[in-house]
Amino acid sequence: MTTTVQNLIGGRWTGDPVTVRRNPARPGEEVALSPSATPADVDAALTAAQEAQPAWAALPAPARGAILLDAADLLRARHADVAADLVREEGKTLAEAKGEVRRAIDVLRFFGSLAWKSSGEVLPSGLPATTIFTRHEPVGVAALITPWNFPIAIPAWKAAPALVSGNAVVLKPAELTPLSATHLASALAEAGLPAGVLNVVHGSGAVAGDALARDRRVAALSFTGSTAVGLGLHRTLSERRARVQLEMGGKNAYLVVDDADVAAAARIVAAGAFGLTGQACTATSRVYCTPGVLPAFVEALAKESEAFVPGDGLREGTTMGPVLSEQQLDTDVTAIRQARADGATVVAGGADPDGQLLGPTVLADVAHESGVAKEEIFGPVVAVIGVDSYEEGLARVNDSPYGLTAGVCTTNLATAHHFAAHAQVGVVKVNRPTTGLDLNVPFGGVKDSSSNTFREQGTAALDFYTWSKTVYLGH
Ligand SMILES: NC(=O)c1ccc[n+]([C@@H]2O[C@H](COP(=O)([O-])OP(=O)(O)OC[C@H]3O[C@@H](n4cnc5c(N)ncnc54)[C@H](O)[C@@H]3O)[C@@H](O)[C@H]2O)c1
Repeated sequence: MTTTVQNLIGGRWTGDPVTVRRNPARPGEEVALSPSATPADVDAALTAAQEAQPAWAALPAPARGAILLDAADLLRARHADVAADLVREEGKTLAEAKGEVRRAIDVLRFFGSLAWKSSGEVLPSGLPATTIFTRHEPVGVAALITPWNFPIAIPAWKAAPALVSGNAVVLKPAELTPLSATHLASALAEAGLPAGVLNVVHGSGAVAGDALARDRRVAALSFTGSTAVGLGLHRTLSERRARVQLEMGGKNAYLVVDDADVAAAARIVAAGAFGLTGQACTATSRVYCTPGVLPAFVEALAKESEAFVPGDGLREGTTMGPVLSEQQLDTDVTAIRQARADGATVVAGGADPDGQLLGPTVLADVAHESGVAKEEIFGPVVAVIGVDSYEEGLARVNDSPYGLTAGVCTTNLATAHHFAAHAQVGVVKVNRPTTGLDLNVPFGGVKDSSSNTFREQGTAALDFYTWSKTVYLGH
């Protein structure tokens, strides 16, 4: 069944559906037809957003929050259908898709409830008979540009804090996954979000995304996607001193040291590397092992990889979905072939896909300088590399232009604290997979993984969508 989706502009669903999205597990099956927004569509969406924003901001915050809570209830009632659509357009397993939709629901609930919490602070003044307080005011119109790999959770975790803070939003979802974002927008519209407060434009990054980024009415732009695109957006937005938040690529490392529980380490690394088909910005893609655990860890990881059975995400027994696209598959296969040519040993999987299904791949004896040890792949491929000591391992973890997540497997609390203090990343995991984030805590990276400014998620997310104003109140 093909679902037709449209742009949402000023409360109206518009646009001729011209772009076909096919199921990555069944390439013959059409899943969605979506429009290709033009700069004129983007202009109309921004006009609608700008007109709707003052009245939205004037609503009491709890009234704004109530709409998010009602949208969460609507999505909850549609949970199974939304998750199945997500599998069909993006490919992850049904269990993973259900988890992602659940996350979108919980994010709406978290920010909807937060509307009851006062923002700002009351502070003492150096002047007599004076009180100082701060107000957090909406920035105005926020643009959100999102990737395909979490097609409902990422739009939700950007839109919810923007909306609850009193901003109007224009969302441009990834062109490969228009359906999941449409489910989110429909739930918010049906929950009573006034026309124009949330607008959605489908289409290419080069046309619709670029038009959004260049428009001076956009006061803040939040982007998740590749480093190359993010850095270009940074230049465009910074030139006019607009706010920009970037969450970009990663080359997330794990360090397994001699005192680690090897069986647990293999489970943790396999979950982080092969869960979500390795198509997560936080996926584990390189593992450094000290000499006492290296051979046992490689063997245990190869064994753990057998639990990941590639297949159609809607089919029972599938524990790993297909690779998203032929282009992504080509990147994965090329990386594996290159690693082999550089001398790596394939201990599980390999570059032998069946359609868009690629087995979980473990590469051992990987050289530090090999591309597979340095470049982001975004597939179910992990490189295991020997190091002489914890100190060398930590240095290797940090020797990367990326800095999103990193983990250490250890039973020594001092090692855990040392790693937490010295890993140059935004998120550290100790004895937990690099993937998997709680929604109530800040998320973001350092170095080329992030804009290194505002964090997403948790209450920290509100900072990006608000200005702080300081008021001196003489009695
Ligand atoms: N750090 C994180 O939180 C995080 C999360 C998920 C994905 N990612 C990263 O995303 C990448 C994969 O996602 P992708 O392939 O969708 O990334 P991408 O950069 O190709 O696309 C992301 C979004 O940007 C848009 N876009 C592309 N070119 C644009 C332009 N010139 N101007 C404006 N918008 C433009 C796309 O249409 C899409 O909506 C990986 O590199 C991954 O690491 C990061």
